[in-house]
Amino acid sequence: MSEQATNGQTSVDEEYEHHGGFPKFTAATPGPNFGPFIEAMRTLQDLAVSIDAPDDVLAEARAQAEALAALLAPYEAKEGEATGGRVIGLPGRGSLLMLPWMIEKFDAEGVRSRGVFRRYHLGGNAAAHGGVLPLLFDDIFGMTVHAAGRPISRTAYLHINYRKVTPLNVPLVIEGRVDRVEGRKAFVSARLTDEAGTLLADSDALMVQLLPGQQ
Ligand SMILES: CCCCCCCC/C=C\CCCCCCCC(=O)SCCNC(=O)CCNC(=O)[C@H](O)C(C)(C)COP(=O)(O)OP(=O)(O)OC[C@H]1O[C@@H](n2cnc3c(N)ncnc32)[C@H](O)[C@@H]1OP(=O)(O)O
Repeated sequence: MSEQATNGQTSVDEEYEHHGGFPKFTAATPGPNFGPFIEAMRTLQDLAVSIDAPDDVLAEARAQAEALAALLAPYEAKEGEATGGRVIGLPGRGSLLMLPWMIEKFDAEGVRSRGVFRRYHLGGNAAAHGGVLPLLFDDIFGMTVHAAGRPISRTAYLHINYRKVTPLNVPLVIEGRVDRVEGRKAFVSARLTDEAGTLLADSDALMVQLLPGQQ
């Protein structure tokens, strides 16, 4: 986290400490099995939404899933301490909730990320579910204000234009930036394109810096 002063009085670290108990996020460096474990979990998610399996296979899958949950349950950690979401070098920063995309650029000028929507993200007729795109945009906006050195902010609104059907399993690119700042308000925008530059969706959002005590 940057120590850079944001308004001449308060550092970003101080903002984190005083705003609603947000944990201070630092990068995690898990062992070599964490990335492959998350990828295996993503494959399971793809299969869980796409299989048509007989019940005896489901009984075995259920037993194995319950055994896996029992293995992992003792290691549950609180927000800011769990590994997922804090591994910059992994798709989706190692969080299963996030799209499995890789950050390519992360600075005050903006954030760029690249990846695919998978079977798990299917909406209808081979296209990504319309509800998954706001997750991608909201995450890029969170990273964009973070990379711009802004204090912890929350999304006040997020507007999306769905310009073209977003395909599964095709490499796509999203780029976000801060357009302008008015006090606590950062107006941000982002574009989702394919690798040829065809616009699939664009979004603009308002990220409001939290006041002391706000959650
Ligand atoms: C080193 C490795 C570590 C790895 C990590 C690296 C990357 C880290 C990345 C990320 C870090 C995590 C960051 C998380 C971020 C996630 C973002 C989200 O998804 S947040 C969840 C969804 N959003 C909510 O739940 C908000 C719910 N709403 C609220 O809490 C409030 O409404 C809030 C705070 C947004 C504003 O409320 P008020 O009471 O503080 O302030 P008021 O006066 O209402 O608004 C302030 C200004 O904004 C305008 N405003 C507010 N809402 C507006 C709206 N919907 N439309 C237009 N203007 C609005 C108002 O008109 C006002 O403007 P005027 O100052 O008068 O000019």
